[in-house]
Amino acid sequence: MMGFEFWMLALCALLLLVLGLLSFLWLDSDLTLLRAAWMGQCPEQALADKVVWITGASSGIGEELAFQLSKLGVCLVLSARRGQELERVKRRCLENGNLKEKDILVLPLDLADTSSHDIATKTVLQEFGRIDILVNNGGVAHASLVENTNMDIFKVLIEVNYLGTVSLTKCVLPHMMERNQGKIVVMKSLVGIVPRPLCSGYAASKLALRGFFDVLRTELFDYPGITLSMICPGPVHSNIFQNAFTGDFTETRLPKIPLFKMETSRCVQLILVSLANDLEDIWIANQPVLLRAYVWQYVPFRDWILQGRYGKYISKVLGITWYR
Ligand SMILES: NC(=O)c1ccc[n+]([C@@H]2O[C@H](COP(=O)([O-])OP(=O)(O)OC[C@H]3O[C@@H](n4cnc5c(N)ncnc54)[C@H](O)[C@@H]3O)[C@@H](O)[C@H]2O)c1
Repeated sequence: MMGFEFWMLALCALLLLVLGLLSFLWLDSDLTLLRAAWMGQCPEQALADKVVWITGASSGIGEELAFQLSKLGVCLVLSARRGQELERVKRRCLENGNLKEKDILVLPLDLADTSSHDIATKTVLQEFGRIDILVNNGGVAHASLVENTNMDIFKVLIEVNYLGTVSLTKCVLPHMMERNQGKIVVMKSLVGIVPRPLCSGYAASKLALRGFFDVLRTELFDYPGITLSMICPGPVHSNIFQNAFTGDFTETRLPKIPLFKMETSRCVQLILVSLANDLEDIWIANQPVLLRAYVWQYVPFRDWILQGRYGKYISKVLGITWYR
């Protein structure tokens, strides 16, 4: 009888484990974010009336962020290099959102031109009197093997993705410290956590952001009203792959790697939940990219496992290893 009970218990435990694993395969974000989406503050309440400055607002995730935020009654500052594209995004926000003309400021800005960031910050403060949320979203990528990548590409990636973000944050930070209030959002990437071929310079620029903002968080200990949110998306539908640099700024070959891209609107919904709930570090990705990130982060001896016979097959399916 004891034997029967034991086996029934074991079977139930196994079933629960399998169910747990199967339900994990449905997840498209980390568990903290899912919990916040389920039980936390909703963006409509937490973000209404905020002044939100978005860089890289002319396409992709930044554009969708502006669009979804415009429905929440925030004031928007839209920045990127192309003024015309920003005007288009502004019109889209006005047509479908709850905002008026005066609620949206189009502010062209080049992240690589750090000398312009101070004056841009003053312009925003003159217009709205405050900056509640800075979304450091603007960025560029490349798609080329290290051996084929010109040093100038590595420099541009660091200048735009890393130094541009650091510079703008440094300009906005004193204002937030004065009020002991504000949110700084940084768009990192899962590529900065799980290595993927063809994006060495991009991954390095995102990892540099991680180091910088992790330290900044410790320095803001006396300013509990200022929060930092690190967003790590996996592949998302946007123009980033079309705009990606190639090794020498000329080739146009795109990588043939399965990407399992997420819809931009879903990614932005999750980003808004993380903003509403002040989540510090979140992962957003479709499967199997999310699973791959968990394996990479938490499974010991992962290199050894993934380089075994079956590991090679799995890593090929998951796009971890580059096969020429
Ligand atoms: N799409 C993805 O798969 C993905 C995954 C992880 C992280 N990200 C990150 O999300 C952010 C947004 O990218 P996206 O996917 O929407 O791509 P995207 O190419 O559609 O948008 C990038 C935005 O950054 C702007 N930008 C580029 N260089 C700039 C510069 N020098 N100065 C100012 N603005 C500049 C572009 O004009 C555009 O508005 C980036 O930081 C990117 O690294 C994207």
